[in-house]
Amino acid sequence: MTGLMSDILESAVTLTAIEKSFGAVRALAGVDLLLKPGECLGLVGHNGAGKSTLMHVLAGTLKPDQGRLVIGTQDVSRQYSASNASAHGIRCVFQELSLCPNLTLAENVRIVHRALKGIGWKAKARRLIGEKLDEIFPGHGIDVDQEAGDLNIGQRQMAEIARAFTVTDEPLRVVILDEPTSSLDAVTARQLLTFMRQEVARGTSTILISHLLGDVLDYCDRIAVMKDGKVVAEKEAQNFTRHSLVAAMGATAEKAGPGTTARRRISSALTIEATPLTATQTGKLSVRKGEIVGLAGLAGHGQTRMLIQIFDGARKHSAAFIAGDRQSDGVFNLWSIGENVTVSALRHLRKGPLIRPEHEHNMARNWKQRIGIRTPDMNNNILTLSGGNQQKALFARALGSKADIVLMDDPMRGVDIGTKLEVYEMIRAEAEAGRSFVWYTTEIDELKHCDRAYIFRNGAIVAELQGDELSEDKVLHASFAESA
Ligand SMILES: Nc1ncnc2c1ncn2[C@@H]1O[C@H](COP(=O)(O)OP(=O)(O)OP(=O)(O)O)[C@@H](O)[C@H]1O
Repeated sequence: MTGLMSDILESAVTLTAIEKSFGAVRALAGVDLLLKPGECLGLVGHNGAGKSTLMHVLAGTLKPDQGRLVIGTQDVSRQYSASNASAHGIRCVFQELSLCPNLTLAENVRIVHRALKGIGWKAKARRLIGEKLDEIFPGHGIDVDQEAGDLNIGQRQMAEIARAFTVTDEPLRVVILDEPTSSLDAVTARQLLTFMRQEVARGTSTILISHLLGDVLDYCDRIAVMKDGKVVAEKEAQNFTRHSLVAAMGATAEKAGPGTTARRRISSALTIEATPLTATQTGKLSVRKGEIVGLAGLAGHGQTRMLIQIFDGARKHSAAFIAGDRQSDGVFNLWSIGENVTVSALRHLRKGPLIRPEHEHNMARNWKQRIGIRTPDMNNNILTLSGGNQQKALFARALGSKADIVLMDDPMRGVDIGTKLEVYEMIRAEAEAGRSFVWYTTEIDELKHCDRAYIFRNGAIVAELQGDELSEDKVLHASFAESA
């Protein structure tokens, strides 16, 4: 028996020599990847490395230009589609969430389970999603009769994950989780990862794509690293370290080292003072000129509302907003990458009443280089970018504006480790130059880049922690405290 044959017999899925190009962009340049039954495979790589494209091929939503796809022992390369994938038990939760906003969660479940029909389908669908949410995310507080569009991004992510694990008549063989924890707080993320291990122990294979390398190292059995459309390293998770993973991804080790936590001198001038409008017993938020202030606590406890309140109350053009929920609040889908970057700076790019196109192009080109947006042409539509690269464009838009206050709503969703570290440095430099930042993050680790942080619970500010107190323990402790 050949090596390839024995691999196929032992695997849940085998992808061989997969190629895919989008015009001039070679997204997949001959990828070989094997997934075993009952294993969790970590898939990591820089923004634009090709991870999501490869997963779309496996999910049947993209047809590769070349290559072979075998599920179990069946070669499905010739005829494969999203419904074939589903019949083979392949499910996916992509970064750009796909629930229909005007349908309830139960109705969204019906879309993927055609077996739910006849009288009583709705009650079955409600039960199916409700029980799965309870199993994965105990205490989730999501009403399955709510329309998906009324949920916040973290709740939508939870619902979409739960839906991927529901079973009716089709088997459950492989679940692809593309950045599944990007909008979840630390507690909810841990619930998911723990459930994922239980599911793997029951024989389901999972693929976990994440830029949180600690999670990949701790929760995956094997890790494959992609770089520029290829798998460049693949081995048991225990044989990688954080350092060797980062090196395989192509980021330099120094770049990926811990961020600087040195304290800075901050002016005493107040830029913002605000009290959450919806809470009665609450602390007050203040931000000084040049200060980086974090908002933390469990997801959905009023942090985004606070940012919007500050934005609404700010003087025109004095505040810029970076949305984490880029699909709903961030990117202009019909516009080019360049237009998405320059839109907030247009009034500074004009001469008289007219915008000077060469200034606009220069600004877009500068930011492409500065923040490393991976595209052959900034005139391409924004949706041609990978998820992390779209997020970089939103950073460029806010940092390229002249706003004194930058409000960031969990802005690092899907951004790779090398870029994150560069952006942290940019934020720090801008703060030193006098800009103020208010930064909601679901990644507790990220708070170390803040001078102070406010902890939110039930819409109120329940604690304020100084830079040297911003440890996971203290933040979680304060997140569960009842009042200040
Ligand atoms: N529909 C498309 N049209 C044009 N180019 C595309 C399209 N989809 C993906 N690409 C390009 O293919 C490359 C790989 O993108 P992909 O989304 O697979 O990367 P990724 O590794 O998932 O990145 P991220 O970590 O940012 O999610 C990128 O250069 C991206 O711009």
